[in-house]
Amino acid sequence: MKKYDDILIGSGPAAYKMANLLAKTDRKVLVIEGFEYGGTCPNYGCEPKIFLEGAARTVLQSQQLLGRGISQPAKLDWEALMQTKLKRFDPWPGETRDIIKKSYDIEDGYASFVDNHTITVNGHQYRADHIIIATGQTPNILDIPGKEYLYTSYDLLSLKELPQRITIIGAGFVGLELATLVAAAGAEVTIVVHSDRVLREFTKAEDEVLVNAMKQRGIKFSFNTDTQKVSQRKDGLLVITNHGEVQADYVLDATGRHPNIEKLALENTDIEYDRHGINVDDHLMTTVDGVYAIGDVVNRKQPKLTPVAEFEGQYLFDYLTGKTDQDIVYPTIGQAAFTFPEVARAGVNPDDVTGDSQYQVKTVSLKYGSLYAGQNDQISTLTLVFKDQQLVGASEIGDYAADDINNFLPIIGLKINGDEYRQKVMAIYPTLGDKVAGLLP
Ligand SMILES: Cc1cc2nc3c(=O)[nH]c(=O)nc-3n(C[C@H](O)[C@H](O)[C@H](O)COP(=O)(O)OP(=O)(O)OC[C@H]3O[C@@H](n4cnc5c(N)ncnc54)[C@H](O)[C@@H]3O)c2cc1C
Ligand SMILES: NC(=O)c1ccc[n+]([C@@H]2O[C@H](COP(=O)([O-])OP(=O)(O)OC[C@H]3O[C@@H](n4cnc5c(N)ncnc54)[C@H](O)[C@@H]3O)[C@@H](O)[C@H]2O)c1
Repeated sequence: MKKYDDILIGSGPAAYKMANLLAKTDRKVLVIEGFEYGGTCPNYGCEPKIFLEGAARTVLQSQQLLGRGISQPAKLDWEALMQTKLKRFDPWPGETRDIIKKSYDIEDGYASFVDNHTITVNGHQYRADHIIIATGQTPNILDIPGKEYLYTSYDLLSLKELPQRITIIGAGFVGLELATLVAAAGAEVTIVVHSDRVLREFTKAEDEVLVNAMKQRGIKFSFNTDTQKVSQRKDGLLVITNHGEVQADYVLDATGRHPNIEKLALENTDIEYDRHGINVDDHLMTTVDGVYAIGDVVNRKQPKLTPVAEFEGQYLFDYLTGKTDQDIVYPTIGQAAFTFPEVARAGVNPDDVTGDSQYQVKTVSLKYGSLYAGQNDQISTLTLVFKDQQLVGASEIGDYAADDINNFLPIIGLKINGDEYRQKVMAIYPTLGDKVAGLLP
């Protein structure tokens, strides 16, 4: 049996970050990947999503300016856009594999545990001082009759022809971002939501504004609706719910993601886990000595995002190479849904402190500024949360909410007060950054 210093299971952002850092050491490393090297984010997640969103945003902004200097709004050619996307992204897994292979041994296949400290893949068995599980998450598929007709974000992000009628089940990040995209390209979109609201990570008021904006563009929502069955008809698919039927040519299951643990055969080990992921301590070690977990597969309260996965990769490298013996402490994490308008936030959620006199909440409409008026952005609204004069939370709905909220992250994370900020920072004018100084007490 071959022995390594470190075995990385998975090659997504969490493992890739660690692999890059380990490449600067003389440790013997094995990387095991069962699917596309690079994992979700670059191949079938954030990166292709934001690439496609570029064209969608141009279309939506030009529509927003119709009659205000724009006479002919842009039109999205899905097939042409997808060709450019495939040309850019198709080589990535192969290129990532080549990069990893330059420094390490690799195995193309799904790893599973034989016992607490032994891994098997492709009939080979391996042991290591440290085994790092970085297997991420995978989309849920509803267990309903007709589930064979359900597609996932993986499929949609490579769809060569745009179906005319698309039904999306679920209104979280994936459901709303992909609805924005395909609707901008001209598809008729219906979103079936099993609860009474969307997203939930943001404020209720922001969620409502987003839903109204999407409805105004013709996207239909069916709230408090359970999908019971999908069946095939001569003229397409029929999505059967407890509140009637929806005709569709394509049905996207966007009902969430679950940790990739089935293939790991954790039942052969003492590693504890549940449906949210693998349990780890404050050093990211599982319940088995020497076995660690990082990235989306971890059971934790922080959101499952690429920067969080990379942060854990960096922390574990520092911990295992003796650079730190401290517990992991997560920074202030920014989060956004790349819908149109965008919603973004960091720190304390204003909804969580409603009525709590320790906090002061300030809401500012941004539409009067020339920057936003120039886009005919009637929606942009910023909400700031203060405690003892210190900014502790920021959230925004608007065309550029994600970038706008990035302005507030250092102020919240580094606990900078208004005077310190104004003394040390002069932002570019006219941008939201320039408004920050005036918004801080
Ligand atoms: C559509 C979509 C859009 C997203 N957009 C954003 C965004 O805008 N911003 C953001 O921050 N995050 C976004 N995310 C989330 C982001 O992609 C993940 O947080 C990130 O990829 C997690 O990295 P990871 O390394 O933990 O897991 P992954 O990237 O999922 O990588 C895990 C890898 O492990 C492999 N694997 C699984 N089981 C095994 C096994 N047994 N043996 C070997 N290999 C195995 C998988 O094949 C995969 O390649 C998005 C996700 C999706 C689906
Ligand atoms: N912009 C971003 O940063 C971004 C984008 C996409 C994904 N992500 C990451 O991926 C994670 C997963 O995103 P997601 O959209 O897949 O999940 P999600 O948890 O955000 O949304 C799932 C949706 O499905 C619904 N749902 C759950 N079970 C259902 C059922 N049985 N029937 C009908 N509806 C059901 C939920 O109510 C929710 O609306 C996110 O939490 C985030 O961490 C991030």
